[in-house]
Amino acid sequence: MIEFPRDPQNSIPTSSVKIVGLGGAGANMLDRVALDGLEGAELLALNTDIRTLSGSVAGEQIQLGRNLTKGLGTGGDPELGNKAVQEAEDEIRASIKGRKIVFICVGLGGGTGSGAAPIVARVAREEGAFVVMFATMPFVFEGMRRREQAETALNELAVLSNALVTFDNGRMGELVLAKQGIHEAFAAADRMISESIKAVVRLVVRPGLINVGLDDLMTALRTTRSRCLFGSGISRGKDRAQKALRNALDSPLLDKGALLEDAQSVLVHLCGGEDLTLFEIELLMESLSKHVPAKAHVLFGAAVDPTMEDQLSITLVSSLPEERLRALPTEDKDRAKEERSLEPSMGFAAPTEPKVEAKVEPEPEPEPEWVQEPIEILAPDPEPEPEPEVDSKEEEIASDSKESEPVPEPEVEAEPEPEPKAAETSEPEEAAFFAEPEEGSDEDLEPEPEPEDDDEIPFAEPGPEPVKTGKQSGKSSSSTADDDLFGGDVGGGKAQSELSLDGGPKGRFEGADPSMIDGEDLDVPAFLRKKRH
Ligand SMILES: Nc1nc2c(ncn2[C@@H]2O[C@H](COP(=O)(O)OP(=O)(O)OP(=O)(O)O)[C@@H](O)[C@H]2O)c(=O)[nH]1
Repeated sequence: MIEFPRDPQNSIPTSSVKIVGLGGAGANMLDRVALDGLEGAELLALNTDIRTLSGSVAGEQIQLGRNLTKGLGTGGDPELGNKAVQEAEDEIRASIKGRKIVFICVGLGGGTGSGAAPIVARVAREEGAFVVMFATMPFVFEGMRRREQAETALNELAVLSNALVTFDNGRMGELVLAKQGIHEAFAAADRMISESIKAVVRLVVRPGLINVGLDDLMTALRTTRSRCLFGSGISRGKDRAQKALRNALDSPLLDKGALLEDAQSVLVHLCGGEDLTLFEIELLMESLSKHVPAKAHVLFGAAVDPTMEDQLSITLVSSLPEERLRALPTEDKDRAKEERSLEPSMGFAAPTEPKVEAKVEPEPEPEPEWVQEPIEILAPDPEPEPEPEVDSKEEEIASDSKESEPVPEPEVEAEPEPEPKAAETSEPEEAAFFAEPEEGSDEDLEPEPEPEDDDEIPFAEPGPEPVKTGKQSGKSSSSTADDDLFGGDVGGGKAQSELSLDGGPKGRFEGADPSMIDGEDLDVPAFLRKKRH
C-alpha cells in the first residue's frame, strides 16, 4: 500500500475553530452541537439572559449587557442587543483572537441575536477570522415584527460574514409531525443545524484523503444572501453508497434533491471506514451527477475514518442565492403561503378555508403554518419503508386537516374521535397526550370557547421592555414556552385550564396501578409532573 503523506497545511487545527452561540437560539444550537459531539472545536456562548447563559454547555461564556440589561434578555429589542454586546466587545475580541475560522450560530428575530450578531461578526473579521454565520429565520407564526427584525439583521450579516447560511425555521418545522409541540419543531431545527455545523467543521478540520479547505467551503457557500442547501446521509451494508446518498437527498433543506438542480457549486464529502472503495465513490458520484447541473463546480473531499467501520457517510453542502430561490416554483408556493398566513390575524396563521373539523368546532382555532402544511417528508418515498402505526395515524390526522381535501361524509359528530381534536388544538404536545387514550372522555369533544386573544403573537414581545424574563428558547425559554403554549391564552390555551394536576387523565394508564418512583406517579405526563413542583 502506498502511503500518502498528509499535508498539514490543508487542514485547520481544531484549536483554530471557534463556534459561537449567540442569544437563546444560538445557545440551543450550541448545546445540540456539544451533545451530538464535536471534537476539538471551542464553544463560546454569548447572551444577555444570564439564566440561559449559565445553563449552556459551552466551555466559555460571556454575558452581554451586564450593566444594561442586568442579566435579563432584551425583550425582543435588537437596539438593546446591539448596545449590550458593545459592553462586552473587548472580552469577545480576546476570546476570538487568533482563531482562523469562527462559526456564529444565531436565531434572528429576537433582540440579542439580531442586535449583537453584526457586531460579533465584525469583531471576528477584524481579528482576521473567516466568519461563517448560521442564522435561522423565524417561523411565520412568530409575526411580522420578528420577521422584519430578522431581515434587517440578515442584510447587515450578508455584508459582514464570509459565508452566510440561513435556515428557515418554518421549513425545518416540516421535520416534525403536525401534532408535535413547538419544542419538537425547534429541536428538529437544531438537530439539522447541528448536523450542518458539524459537517462543515469536519470538512475543514479533519485531514482526509482528498481535503477540502476553507476556499472550497467559501466557493460552495459563496453567495451573499443565500439559503443553505445541506444534506447528509449515512448507511451501511449492501448498496450503502446509494442508500447514504438517498438519505442525504431526503433532507428537507434540499427538497429531495430538487434544489441542487440549480446549484452552481456543490461540496461533496465522503467518509467511510477502511473498506471504502473507489468503486463506491465512483458509483455515488455518478448517481449524484443526476441531481447536479453538468456545469456545476463539484468540490470533492473524502476521508477514511476507521471508527466508521462498515458505514459510509456523505455530506452535501451548497447554497442558492435568494433571487434564484424566489424564481423557483416551490419558493413561489412558499412565499404565497407565507403571505397568506401573515394576513390579518397574526399569531397562528388562520386557515384560509374552513376545515373538515369545523363541523365539530364551527370556528376553528388558528394553527401554526407548519401544522397546517405538514411534512413533505412523510409523503411516501419511491421505495417506501414500513412506518410505525402511530405515524400513519398521524399522517391521517395531518391529511384530515388539509384544507383542500374534501371529505365527503365526515360524520365527526356521530363518531367523534380524539384525533381530529388533537389536530385542531394549537397545543400540539397537549393534543398528542389527549389523542392517545382510546376511552377519551366526552367532555373533550365539547366545543371549546374561542380564545379572546386571537391575534396574540406567541413570540412577539410587547415592546422594547428590557425586563422581559421569558424567552422562547434556551433552558429558560422552554419553561416560558410551556407557559405560553400551555398555560397562557394563546391559541387554544384554554384546554390547559381543564387539566388538573392531581386528577389529570393518565391516558392509556387510566385505571392501572400507578407506577410510583420517589413519590412521583410516572404515568402522569412529565410536563404535568414538573408543574407540580
Ligand atoms: N432553531 C431554533 N430557533 C429558535 C430557538 N429558539 C428561538 N429560536 C428562533 O430564534 C429567534 C430569536 O429567539 P432567541 O434566540 O431566543 O432571542 P434572542 O436573540 O436571545 O433575543 P431576546 O431573547 O429577545 O433578548 C426566535 O424568534 C425563533 O425564531 C431554538 O431553540 N431553535
